[in-house]
Amino acid sequence: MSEPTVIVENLDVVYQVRGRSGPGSPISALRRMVLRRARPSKREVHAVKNVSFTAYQGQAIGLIGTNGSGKSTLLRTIAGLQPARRGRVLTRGQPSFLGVNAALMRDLTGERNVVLGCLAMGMTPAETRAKYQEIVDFSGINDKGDFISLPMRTYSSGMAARLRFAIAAAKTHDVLIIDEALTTGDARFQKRSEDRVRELRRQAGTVFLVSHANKSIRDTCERTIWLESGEIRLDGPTDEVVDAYEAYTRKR
Ligand SMILES: Nc1ncnc2c1ncn2[C@@H]1O[C@H](COP(=O)(O)OP(=O)(O)OP(=O)(O)O)[C@@H](O)[C@H]1O
Repeated sequence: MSEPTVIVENLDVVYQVRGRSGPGSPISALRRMVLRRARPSKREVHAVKNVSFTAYQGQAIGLIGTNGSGKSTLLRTIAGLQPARRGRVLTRGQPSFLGVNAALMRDLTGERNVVLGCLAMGMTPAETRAKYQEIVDFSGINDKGDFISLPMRTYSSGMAARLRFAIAAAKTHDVLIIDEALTTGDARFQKRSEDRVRELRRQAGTVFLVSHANKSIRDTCERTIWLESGEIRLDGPTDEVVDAYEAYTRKR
């Protein structure tokens, strides 16, 4: 068995939502009138409930579940961007969250963003120069003209997502977290990014992929975790888990 890269133990993540929401039930309104209490102004959303699993070197793990099931929250907590109420997350190295670590600046050109993105990921200026052309080619941004020298605000959302993925994928990560990025490009870009995910895994990294496109998950990941209402429903080989999830979503 290869080495663990991420260990999640009994994780609970709870959001505090401030402000009143909705009228509430007539019974609770009556109870408040009798007890002379104000409507509670703080609510809690229990987004991740008692989640435990271990990820290993070289695995690509898909994360699926219906809207609001806690996928993004779980990955943000693994990346250290969201505190946990209970439990813990151990990771080898600092996980990279695609789309946050590579936050791009709209008023700068694609070219400047590539350079800044590489430096922000900890690459040296020499490594950045060496990788520059590969990143631009991978992104396909220049396929239809010299777009890389234009400000990012002139890019379509698909182009921006492709550049983000190309920058993030230029580095070898211990743990790379990808939220939907693979599903934004056209078919050719999707194929390239799937190949790159496979390569990252060969270099002993672990890749997490959140997607609503079950095909992307099937094509890229050999293991899948299905979250529902913040809890793990199933964790196992992708085909088994995605088949069960598809049967569940068909019935709903
Ligand atoms: N910043 C926040 N403040 C309060 N509640 C939040 C916040 N972010 C998410 N939630 C709630 O936490 C729960 C899980 O949300 P999350 O975004 O993790 O789900 P998801 O599975 O990634 O959803 P989707 O597939 O729609 O992207 C939902 O009930 C959502 O409303």
